[in-house]
This record gives sequence, structure tokens and C-alpha cells, in this order.
Amino acid sequence: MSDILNQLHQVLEARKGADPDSSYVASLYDKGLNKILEKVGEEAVETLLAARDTEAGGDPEALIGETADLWFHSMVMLAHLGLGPEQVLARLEQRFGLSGHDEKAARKARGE
Ligand SMILES: N=c1c2ncn([C@@H]3O[C@H](COP(=O)(O)OP(=O)(O)OP(=O)(O)O)[C@@H](O)[C@H]3O)c2ncn1[C@@H]1O[C@H](COP(=O)(O)O)[C@@H](O)[C@H]1O
Repeated sequence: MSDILNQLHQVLEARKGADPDSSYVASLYDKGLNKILEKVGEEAVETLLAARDTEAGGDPEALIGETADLWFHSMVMLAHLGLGPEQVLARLEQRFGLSGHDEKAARKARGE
């Protein structure tokens, strides 16, 4: 299921040094971290608005599209900073099966 994330990451890496006029991803790298973060923030807001619409009976396709935009721009952010989906997926795997309540209690017990 996560293969597309790895394939997309390879494309994002390959876009480093590409022409910003012919590649949207290269144009984001070229504009820098602040522009990438602006897009991540924008897509996060669009995602939450679409989630509210979906709960109110709207078309879930809009929410699926906005979530894809959010994941995509988050991946551009990670790639720009030399990171990739493998680290995030590994973190989710580490957490798998550990209740959020238990994880928070363990963090508090460690004084974090
Ligand atoms: N998955 C995506 C993807 N999802 C969304 N987008 C683009 O992200 C932008 C989203 O911005 P908005 O929704 O704000 O729409 P907009 O008004 O066009 O954007 P702005 O002008 O406001 O920046 C759009 O231009 C979308 O086309 C994507 N662009 C690229 N990819 C992947 O990245 C690969 C490389 O893309 P290029 O670098 O452009 O070749 C592609 O082959 C795809 O696999």
C-alpha cells in the first residue's frame, strides 16, 4: 500500500536540480522552505474544511483530494529537508499497537 509513497519520493528526489519552469516540485524547492510550509498549511486548512463538509453530508471525494494534496506537500517538505516517507512509516510501525493514552502516560512518567 505504501509503495506509491516510495515511488513518489523517488520522483521528488529526482526533481532536485530540475527546471522550475517545467516541474511544480522543482518550483517549490526553488522558492524555498517558507513557500513549501505555506502550501502545507494551506492544504491542511483545505483538508479540515473538506472534513467538516463531509461530516455535513458533502462529497467525500473532495476530502480525499485535499488529503492527497496535504500528504503530497508534506512529502515535498520532508524531501526538501533530506527526509522521506521511510522514516515516517518506520515511526508509525514503531507505534503500531501502542495505545495513544499509554504512550502519553509513558512520556509523562519519563518527564517529557
Ligand atoms: N502528486 C502530485 C501533486 N498533487 C498536487 N499537486 C499540485 O499541487 C498544486 C496544489 O496547489 P493548489 O491546490 O493550491 O492549486 P493551485 O492554485 O494550482 O496552486 P498555487 O498556484 O496556489 O500554488 C497543484 O498545482 C497540483 O497540480 C501535485 N503535483 C505533483 N504531484 C506528483 O509529483 C510528481 C512530479 O511533479 P512535477 O514536478 O510537477 O513534474 C507528479 O508526477 C506527481 O506524481
